[in-house]
Amino acid sequence: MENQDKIICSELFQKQRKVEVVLYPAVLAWKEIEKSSKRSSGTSESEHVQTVKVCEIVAVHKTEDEADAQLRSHPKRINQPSQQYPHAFTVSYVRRTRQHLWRCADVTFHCADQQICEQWVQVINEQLSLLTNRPKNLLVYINPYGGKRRGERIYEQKVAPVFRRAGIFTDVIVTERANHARDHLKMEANLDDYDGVVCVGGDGMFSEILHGLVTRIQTDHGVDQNQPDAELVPCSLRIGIIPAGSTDCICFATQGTNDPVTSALHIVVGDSQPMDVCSVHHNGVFLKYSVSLLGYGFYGDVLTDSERNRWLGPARYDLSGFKTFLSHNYYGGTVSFLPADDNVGHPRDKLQCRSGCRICQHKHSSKDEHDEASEEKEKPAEDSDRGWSVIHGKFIAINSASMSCACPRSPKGLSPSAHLADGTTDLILVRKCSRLDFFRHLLRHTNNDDQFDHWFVEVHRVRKFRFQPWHPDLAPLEDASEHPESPDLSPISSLQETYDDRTAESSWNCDGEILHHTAIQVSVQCQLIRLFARGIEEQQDAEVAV
Ligand SMILES: CCCCCCCCCCCCC/C=C/[C@@H](O)[C@H](CO)NC(=O)CCCCCCCCCCCCCCC
Ligand SMILES: Nc1ncnc2c1ncn2[C@@H]1O[C@H](COP(=O)(O)OP(=O)(O)OP(=O)(O)O)[C@@H](O)[C@H]1O
Ligand SMILES: [Ca+2]
Repeated sequence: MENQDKIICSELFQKQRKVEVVLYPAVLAWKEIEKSSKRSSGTSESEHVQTVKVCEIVAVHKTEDEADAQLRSHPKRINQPSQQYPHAFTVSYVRRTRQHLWRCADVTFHCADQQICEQWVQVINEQLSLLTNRPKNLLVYINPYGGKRRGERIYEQKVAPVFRRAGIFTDVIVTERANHARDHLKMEANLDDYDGVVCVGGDGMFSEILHGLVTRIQTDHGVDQNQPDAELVPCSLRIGIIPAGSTDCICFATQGTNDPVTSALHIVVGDSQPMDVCSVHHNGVFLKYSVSLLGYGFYGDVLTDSERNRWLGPARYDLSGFKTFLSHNYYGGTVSFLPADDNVGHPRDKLQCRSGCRICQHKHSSKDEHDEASEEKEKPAEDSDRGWSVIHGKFIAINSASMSCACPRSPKGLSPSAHLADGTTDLILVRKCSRLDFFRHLLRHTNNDDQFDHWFVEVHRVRKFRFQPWHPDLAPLEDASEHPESPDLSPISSLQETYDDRTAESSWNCDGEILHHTAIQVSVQCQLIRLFARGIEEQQDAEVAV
């Protein structure tokens, strides 16, 4: 074994082939140097170098007694290379397969000398111990009733083995009721014992973890969540999501796939993805946090209806989506919003948020916002509305997407160019239109066409917004801002007969939960939390230059 300038190099055996294995400061590389007689092609060295970044090594361990075991089962194979090289170590590492899927792969190297074998294990472990962003202790919450009720099985069969291999200690809590995880985090859990919290479930379960953690941190720091302008304290613990729900849009939009093993590996390598959180208030009283969709009208009605059919599992959303589509309700109200600065782009600029996103890396200082907020308070009432835009109208849907909300139903999401951590949310207003038009709009969530390219849809990137449903007595008689040539091509007009658009109210779908108030104020808290994720990777970088 050579050890010059921290580069370690040995000739070892892998699958009966002689390989040169090199450990650079951040990369493990190996290449075949002599082909076995069966596969001889006349060359003495293969050019194919395999590489693994050290930060993507899950673990290394001595492969105990492998040679002894082989000897016992195949005594005649005594002359095979693995018998000549009886000591071995196995490196487990992240291998990218298709479509953002990660798998844990193993490579075993054999050698003649026990000391060399042990040295290899030691030096790789030394390099791994320098990776301080890796979690060692995790608190895991499993919702046994999320999605298709497979949470416990998914964790035991697919996730726990990866954590064990990486030497991560876990405390596992299988929830016994709704809000069990939230309340435990809020009041009981000793957060100092952990480097992160893992959520096994869907978006609703994630919402529990989010509320438990954020509320706990604010309480510990004496921050009053009821103050809409309070500067919230970011959470130092990262959250990992093992998808086991119905939509799992937070997992999909931050990893590009809903796969438990991929999630487990992002946790093991200690990824960190900051994320915006919207705080929702009603008349100065805190209601909820949201990280994905705040939807009034269509998505509020879909959720309300789907709650009655929970037993159907994930299919409940399709049934309720279909029913809500047929009802074709629209709702009057006033939306006011504070547009975002120009440096965060526009919802239609087609610049998608990807791993290492430049727009999200730009420091959107919460301090500036705070100072601005306190200045705002001192200004006269009419001045505090400066910069705000106001829109009155009848809407089929009002959606605020703080991230793309990509999910298997809509792989590009509700707002394909929304950013995970830019301090803004994309406010999508879908005005009253015909069923056929709304159908076209929905359909575009599933293909490459621009779902915002309709006369009845507008989209704004905003830092704050408010919604006020029309009070029956105060509702304007005509909606002046509506498109002048907007024929309602609705073929099912009888369904509308009992529907009074001047009194009707929908409800807000807040990350899959119903809000009990319709008049709300929403403010984006830039990068309030961090996930064990890295955003969607642009391309699969299988090979690393060394
Ligand atoms: C023609 C096909 C059009 C398909 C259009 C699909 C658009 C789907 C957009 C999905 C956006 C999900 C946003 C994520 C929200 C989560 O925080 C939340 C909690 O998990 N999930 C839902 O509220 C669950 C929301 C689930 C919504 C499902 C809506 C299904 C609509 C079906 C309309 C059928 C029309 C058929 C007409 C013949
Ligand atoms: N032990 C439990 N019993 C009943 N409900 C629970 C339990 N643990 C958690 N819950 C609640 O179950 C609800 C749904 O869970 P989850 O989000 O995991 O699945 P889902 O609704 O199928 O998926 P999605 O939110 O992705 O659509 C959550 O709101 C959560 O509060
Ligand atoms: Ca955002």
